[in-house]
Amino acid sequence: MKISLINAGKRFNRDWIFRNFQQEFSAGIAYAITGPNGSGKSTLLQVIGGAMIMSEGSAKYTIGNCETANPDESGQAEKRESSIPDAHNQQSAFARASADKEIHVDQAFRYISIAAPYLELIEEMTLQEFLQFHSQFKPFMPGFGIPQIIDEIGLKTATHKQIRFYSSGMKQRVKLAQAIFSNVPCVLLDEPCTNLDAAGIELYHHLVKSYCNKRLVIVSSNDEQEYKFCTEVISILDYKKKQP
Ligand SMILES: Nc1ncnc2c1ncn2[C@@H]1O[C@H](COP(=O)(O)OP(=O)(O)OP(=O)(O)O)[C@@H](O)[C@H]1O
Repeated sequence: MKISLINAGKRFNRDWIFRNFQQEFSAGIAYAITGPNGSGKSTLLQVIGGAMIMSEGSAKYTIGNCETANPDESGQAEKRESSIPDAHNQQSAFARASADKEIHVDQAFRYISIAAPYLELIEEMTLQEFLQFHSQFKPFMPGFGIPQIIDEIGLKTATHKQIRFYSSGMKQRVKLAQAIFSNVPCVLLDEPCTNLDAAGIELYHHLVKSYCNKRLVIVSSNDEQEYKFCTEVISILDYKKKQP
């Protein structure tokens, strides 16, 4: 997947949050968007993901042949290739892809998953119910069943507990799982280590390393330990001073 932003700008009322943002984001590369509190990292991430309309400029989304996240068309071929959980197999589906089909911004959400502090979980549901519900809209990567995902994030004993009784760190693990295990070529992570303890941070790095290295990953953060694996670091401050 490739996402290109061309002269993108966002303002709230009369305040420009960023302007003239120009960047191509490509599959297989992890990017970090950095900047101090209130500088606009979350806003930019939402604009990149097509979840927030930009005030000026444009975005282009292209996906490859093998990249799909539509429940109607996703995963069937890949499921036939492998019925067992195999991280390498998951990655290879993304690796084979070549960007060749443009998708409309309205459809971008099908190909993008996001974990962010402002996105709420459905607290009335148990973890099992929540992941089941989520998978109806965004299927998980081929070969990954709900029990295995729960096991991976260390929440097996809380499978049937309502999410409203989870600690903040447990909820953050669920948010990460929801984003990372979704069968999409692009993963957006906003402050991914929020509320995580040392073991949770280690889990986060394990999940990114195991399941994201052929995907397009964008981390919004001002904490270096959250984005130390990112090879491209973009400071949003560079797009605050630029005026057309
Ligand atoms: N819906 C909105 N309406 C008006 N202003 C907003 C809105 N959303 C965000 N802002 C403002 O935009 C600016 C950027 O906010 P944003 O949350 O993107 O920053 P951030 O860099 O992610 O901050 P943090 O590091 O604290 O999470 C802030 O001044 C914020 O008050």
